[in-house]
Amino acid sequence: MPDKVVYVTRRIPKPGLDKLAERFEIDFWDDDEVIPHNVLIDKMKSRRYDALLCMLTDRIDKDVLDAAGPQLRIVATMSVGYENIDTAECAKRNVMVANTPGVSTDSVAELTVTLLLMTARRTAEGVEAVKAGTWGEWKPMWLCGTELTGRILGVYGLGRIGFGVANRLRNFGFTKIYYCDIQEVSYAKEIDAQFIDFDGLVRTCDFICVCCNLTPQTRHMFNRDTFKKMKNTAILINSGRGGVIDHDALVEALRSGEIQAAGLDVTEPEPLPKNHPLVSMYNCVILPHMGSNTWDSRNAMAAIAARNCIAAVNNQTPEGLVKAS
Ligand SMILES: O=C(O)C(=O)CO
Repeated sequence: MPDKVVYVTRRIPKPGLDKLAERFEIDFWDDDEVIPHNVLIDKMKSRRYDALLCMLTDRIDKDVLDAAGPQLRIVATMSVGYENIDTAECAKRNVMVANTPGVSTDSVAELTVTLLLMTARRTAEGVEAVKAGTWGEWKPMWLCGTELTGRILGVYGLGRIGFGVANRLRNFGFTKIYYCDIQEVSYAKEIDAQFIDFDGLVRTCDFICVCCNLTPQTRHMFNRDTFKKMKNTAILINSGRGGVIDHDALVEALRSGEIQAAGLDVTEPEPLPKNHPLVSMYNCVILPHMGSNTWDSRNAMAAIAARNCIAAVNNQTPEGLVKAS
């Protein structure tokens, strides 16, 4: 009989549950929807859990941690992003924080490329026209988009995913790839990507893919000032986090033609309300945060999150350990 107890805040793929069962008695929120914050707090008070396996939608703050008490060893999120977790409060209590790096790189990179192509070639409008019966005779100037060939690609955040995106897009005929990050990275050489500062990135690039985390430094990096600097023909793609872009400024930039189009797989808030101005704009393609939605990724994410929990209660270093900031 396992002597450790884990709380899982959602139904998760079987590889995760099977792994957890090797070491834990499992309690979980038996639902596909988010556990309400107050219910999570009550759950945490109801038993002394050794591990908490959460989702990116769960706010793990002081109240949750206070409720969990001193037995809690780890908060393991089934996501790469961990801005939902108060890492400083965790550090104060010696609670480890872990994420799921590496296992969703391909799925998110593939989706980012999909979104870029969809946005550049206006495919969502095309599909909509077929469904709505507004597809008429062939017209020389209908739904004309932008080719990638001969253009300049920019990547904001050249981590695993940014690298995966640029690497895939290398074969699409871009003349140059620039990236902007906290510092230069050696592996950029593998894809012939050149470091540039943020100002240079936004002024120079025709396509910009946002692939960074949301941190106080990256929050609203794309704002009114940024859009003024960008080319009128620029296309902005975001598969990082919605909060990197000021959405009110994006609405204005897309309306005024300051930039040409945007493709978003992440928004602020999520879900974006149906009546949000961006939803009805022809030059904004929005996907419902589905970058890692492949069984390959989700099974692997659940399994690594489970392994992180096991490592923590075994006094080992979880593979996805997040350094306290
Ligand atoms: O893993 C993450 O951080 C996600 O956004 C899920 O796709």
